[in-house]
Amino acid sequence: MDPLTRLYPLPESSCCSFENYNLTTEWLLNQTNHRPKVAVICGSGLGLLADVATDKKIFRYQDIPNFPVSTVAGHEGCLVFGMIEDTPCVFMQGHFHLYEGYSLCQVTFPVRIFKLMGVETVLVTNASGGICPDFKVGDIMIMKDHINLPGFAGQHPLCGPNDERFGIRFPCMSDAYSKDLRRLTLDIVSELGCSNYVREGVYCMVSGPNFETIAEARMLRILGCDSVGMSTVPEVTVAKHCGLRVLGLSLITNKVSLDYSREEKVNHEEVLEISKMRTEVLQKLATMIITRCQQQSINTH
Ligand SMILES: O=P(O)(O)O[C@@H]1C[C@H](O)[C@@H](CO)O1
Ligand SMILES: Nc1nc2[nH]cnc2c(=O)[nH]1
Repeated sequence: MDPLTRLYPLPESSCCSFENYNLTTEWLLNQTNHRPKVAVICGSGLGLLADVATDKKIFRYQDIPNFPVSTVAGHEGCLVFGMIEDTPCVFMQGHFHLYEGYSLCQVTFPVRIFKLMGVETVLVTNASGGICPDFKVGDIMIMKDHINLPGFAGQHPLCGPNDERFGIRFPCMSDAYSKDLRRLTLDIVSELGCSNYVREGVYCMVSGPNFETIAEARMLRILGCDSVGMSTVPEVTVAKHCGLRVLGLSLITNKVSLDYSREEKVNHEEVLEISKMRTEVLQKLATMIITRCQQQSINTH
């Protein structure tokens, strides 16, 4: 047994050995001829982003070896392979969260599968609450950066033995979100005439599942967060670690209360309703980003 395995034994049920990543990758590659270059991770209520793909091949998460299953409303739990114009893509209709009881290795499992399949770019989407006072419900925030709040407390997907086959022990995260892809997105947004509801900002991950108290929301504002959600950061961290290019789009589905006199109460149904309202524009945006980023073959990550 190698010394690292002895120091950090993985639980019997863990999916996170290289052999398991390989097994799932090979299983999927044997079931489909698709060889995706772009992966899209669809957040709460955003699974319809996959609807615009053609030549689809769909797998339910429960049928894929080692894959976790979705337990949250608005996360369909399907992996969809398909084409966006000439670009082979794979869509995750729903992703996984710490609050569901999954380990961060399970939450991020699909990202390493994408890497092994030959994916180069990951587009992550999520629903989040707006903290920046200028943000309105329905705004789309291009993620410029993030704060990994669970990571500060040791809930970090890269804790444990580092597998050099994926990436280095101490990865740089100061450029987690590709500048080129953010610029490209801003260009497309202005072409589509939707600059009035697209922003750039900093996303903060909390573990959930409760929404924030007012004191917590005020603290996040002071920390420099523009929006807050319960996902994405682990996937982005693992994607960046293994050299994938990342773009993050966060849909502001509600305004987070910073004021004790505010009567509105956030709930998950409202989150899903706003996601549905913005589906069409997000589909258009995602399609154009995918097509153009492949055409331009931007090389810097
Ligand atoms: O899965 P995402 O981050 O898109 O969804 C957010 C966080 C919770 O899962 C859910 C709360 O309504 O929305
Ligand atoms: N933590 C958190 N996650 C969200 N997801 C969508 N809205 C919110 C919110 O207000 N807070």
